[in-house]
Amino acid sequence: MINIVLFGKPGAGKGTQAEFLKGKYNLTHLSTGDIFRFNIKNDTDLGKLAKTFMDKGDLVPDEVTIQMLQSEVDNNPGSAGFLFDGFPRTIAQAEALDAFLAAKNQEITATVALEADDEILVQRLLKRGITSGRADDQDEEKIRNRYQEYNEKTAPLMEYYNQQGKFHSVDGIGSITEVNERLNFVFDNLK
Ligand SMILES: Nc1ncnc2c1ncn2[C@@H]1O[C@H](COP(=O)(O)OP(=O)(O)O)[C@@H](O)[C@H]1O
Repeated sequence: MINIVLFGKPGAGKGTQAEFLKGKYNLTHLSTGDIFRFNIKNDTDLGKLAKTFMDKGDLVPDEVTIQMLQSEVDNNPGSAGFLFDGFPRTIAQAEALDAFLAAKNQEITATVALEADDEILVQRLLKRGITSGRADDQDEEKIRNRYQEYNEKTAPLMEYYNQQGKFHSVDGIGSITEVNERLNFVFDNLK
């Protein structure tokens, strides 16, 4: 069983690459952003709460996010492994995930980051905003706030996983196929 954290800044291409990786490596793809958006669409209590944070480009509070993620994992008992996309995004989330997996005699196998420059990504997100309908992709100020959240709260996770000897990164700039080949290479060489 392998459990992978797909890591990267907003717009780095995690969702796009996850679509290829989940099939090739038989992983259950859990995207916290997608799960929140599903809840918003269905107007659930969780969706209403998450929306107040997401619309501003702020992170949803840890307590809410961790609980949601854990129930998604529990809802997939037959899974051959998970591909976590957009989670963890804080040290508290990473610690909760490690503890939660350890209680199931499992662990994170590796964290794989898609690297790209902020300026390229901001432009990508603004372009995505034209077609995606995502409120958080349409306003440059909200986008910049997401990068600030990333730099303050999420970037320290690189060191967290590095200390565990689990951090890998690939260049996220290039065609979808090129980036996919780089990721496959890392996945194929995991012990
Ligand atoms: N692990 C998380 N912790 C807190 N908030 C989250 C988490 N995952 C997603 N969110 C919320 O959902 C928003 C969209 O996330 P996501 O779909 O991963 O898009 P992106 O990577 O482009 O920002 C985030 O800006 C945040 O508000």
